[in-house]
Amino acid sequence: MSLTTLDRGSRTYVAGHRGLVGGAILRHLQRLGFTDLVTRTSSELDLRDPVAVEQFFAEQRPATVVVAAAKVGGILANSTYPADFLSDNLRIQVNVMDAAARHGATKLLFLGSSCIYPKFAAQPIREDSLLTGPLEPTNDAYAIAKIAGVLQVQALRRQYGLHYISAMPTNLYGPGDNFHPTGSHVLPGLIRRFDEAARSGAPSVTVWGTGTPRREFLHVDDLARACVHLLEHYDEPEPINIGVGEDLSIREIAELVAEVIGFEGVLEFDTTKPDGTPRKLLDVSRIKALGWEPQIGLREGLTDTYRWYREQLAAGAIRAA
Ligand SMILES: NC(=O)C1=CN([C@@H]2O[C@H](COP(=O)(O)OP(=O)(O)OC[C@H]3O[C@@H](n4cnc5c(N)ncnc54)[C@H](OP(=O)(O)O)[C@@H]3O)[C@@H](O)[C@H]2O)C=CC1
Ligand SMILES: C[C@H]1O[C@H](OP(=O)(O)OP(=O)(O)OC[C@H]2O[C@@H](n3cnc4c(=O)[nH]c(N)nc43)[C@H](O)[C@@H]2O)[C@@H](O)[C@@H](O)C1=O
Repeated sequence: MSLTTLDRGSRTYVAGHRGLVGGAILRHLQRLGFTDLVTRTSSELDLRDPVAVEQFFAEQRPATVVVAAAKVGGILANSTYPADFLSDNLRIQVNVMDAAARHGATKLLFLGSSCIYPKFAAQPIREDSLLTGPLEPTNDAYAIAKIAGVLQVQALRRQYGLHYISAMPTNLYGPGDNFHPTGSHVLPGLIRRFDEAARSGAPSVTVWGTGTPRREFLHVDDLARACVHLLEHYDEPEPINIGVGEDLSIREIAELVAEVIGFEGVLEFDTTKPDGTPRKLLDVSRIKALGWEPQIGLREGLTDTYRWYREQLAAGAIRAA
């Protein structure tokens, strides 16, 4: 099982360090004692620009790269802007991974998403169900870009013998998330809406869709530990799933958010909004066999995320992009 421990002094580039995932990975690397961490915001370095990316890698030459920069959004953003989700993500991935390979990065982790698997994949979803059936239409453009990223990792390994890997996390949440009212994922969207309703005394909150789809949620700090664990213990071409192995319905998750926030009104379901894929519970037996386990329970993680949200709101620093 044991591979190489990452050298805490080697240069490590976290692409997307201001985002939910990149931020958590950066915090975890800092906690572990990494001393040469490199970051750039998108305004300092637009990863869609191949010339700028080439120059950055030629100058910085990171030994390890984490690709957590991407155009990301919830079900509505994905279905409204498929051209942007396809094009931006393809360009970011190709630029970063090709430049990393050209300039001596020996390790790289590419982050995909559980939406790469077929809409009706057998549950829990095993890694080998990739490309065995049609995709969910609300996020097919994003999924195709991510599938291309998985193939790029495999091709770079095959052609150049590089130790590059890809991981497919389930739906994530936690401090640092995007709380945009319509562009975000379900948990930050509901936290925002239930909080506003609880504070204004509104009698009801609207939840998108029918409430019947099922989703699995992983706290981003658990994800960050998984990512470093994989960089140190996993070196295979196949993508590897990261999740908790349990899911719940959107109605159940909405009820839990209401409880954590203290909202006592009624839930209404807006069935004009898309449900998306009916279920995407990941099979996480492979990562568990490598010695990683999630540690943060959903209620505890939501309570902690809500506390963080209120602090950010009070400081006028909530991210809703
Ligand atoms: N959130 C989730 O539920 C899940 C996320 N993932 C994957 O994790 C990864 C990160 O997602 P997440 O952290 O949620 O996303 P966020 O939107 O929170 O963060 C994405 C980051 O990418 C950076 N970025 C976007 N476009 C560019 C660009 N053109 N040039 C440079 N940087 C750019 C942004 O940088 P800046 O802030 O500087 O603008 C931003 O901080 C993605 O690959 C996603 O597919 C996988 C499964 C679930
Ligand atoms: C991570 C993943 O994220 C996306 O896929 P998704 O899992 O469908 O994500 P979602 O979090 O947006 O929705 C989950 C479910 O929840 C329901 N829902 C209820 N109320 C709200 C709500 O207020 N906001 C949102 N966004 N959804 C809501 C919603 O109708 C749906 O049934 C893709 O980007 C995909 O590409 C991807 O990788």
